[in-house]
Amino acid sequence: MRFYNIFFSPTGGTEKVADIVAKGTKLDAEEIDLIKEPNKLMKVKFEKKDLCLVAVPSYGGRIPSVVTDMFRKVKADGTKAILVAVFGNRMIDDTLLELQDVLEASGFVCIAGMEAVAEHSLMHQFGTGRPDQQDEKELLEFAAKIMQNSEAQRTPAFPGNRPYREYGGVPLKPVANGKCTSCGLCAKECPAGAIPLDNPKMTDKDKCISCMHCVAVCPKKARNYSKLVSFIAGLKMKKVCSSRKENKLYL
Ligand SMILES: Cc1cc2nc3c(=O)[nH]c(=O)nc-3n(C[C@H](O)[C@H](O)[C@H](O)COP(=O)(O)O)c2cc1C
Repeated sequence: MRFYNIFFSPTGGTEKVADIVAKGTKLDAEEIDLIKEPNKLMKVKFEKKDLCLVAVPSYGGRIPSVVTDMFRKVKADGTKAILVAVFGNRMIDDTLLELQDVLEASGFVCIAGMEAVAEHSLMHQFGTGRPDQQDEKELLEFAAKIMQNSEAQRTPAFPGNRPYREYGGVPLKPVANGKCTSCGLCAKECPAGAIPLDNPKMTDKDKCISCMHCVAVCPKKARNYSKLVSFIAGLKMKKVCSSRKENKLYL
């Protein structure tokens, strides 16, 4: 039996949550980082006896579109999956339900899921510093409970609605500033292919999913987005995002 920790984590919050949950299973995990090694997922032969942790951030209450595209190319054989939707202290809306649908279409059986808070990757004033110690304790407990129940084949009722919430993206698209040396790291790692390798100073705003991976990886801090737009969006969201949201387990 193999255990895979599969995560899509442009700015590191989802990876932090996935690592805690993986630790809580007490299994040896093989990591599949969907950004650093986008082709690894397709090369793995997922077998019935295997277990996968699949962790994604919630974007507008949905899963990032590029994750759907990646799983479309996967063929699992009744492989069990634990679903993790990570969110920036607003809410996950249909994220878990959509992830369930995408994984089932690829042959996985979803045996458990959770929603977990991490710092908001666009508006860092929300969910600041999370997952924190309290989150870690809860997530480890969630993982232990899932493992006690890991022989189950039943899919829990995840929150959300079909058709899913409409998501048209956000108007925050990072661009290069004068410090850009065209090293090309952002272009190489952009999960949406929105930065041309031969001209990393450009951003294709139609392709960009605002994941902020380019901002996070740039060694020169040469990519940023409009702080004014972010500030205004933050004011609008303050009411719904300020109080501490809980992590939740679905078994
Ligand atoms: C484009 C975009 C849309 C987002 N939409 C939501 C949302 O609807 N609800 C929410 O609570 N957080 C939302 N967030 C915050 C992320 O879900 C959260 O910060 C997550 O931890 C980011 O994962 P990462 O650190 O692995 O990149 C959004 C973030 C981005 C970049």
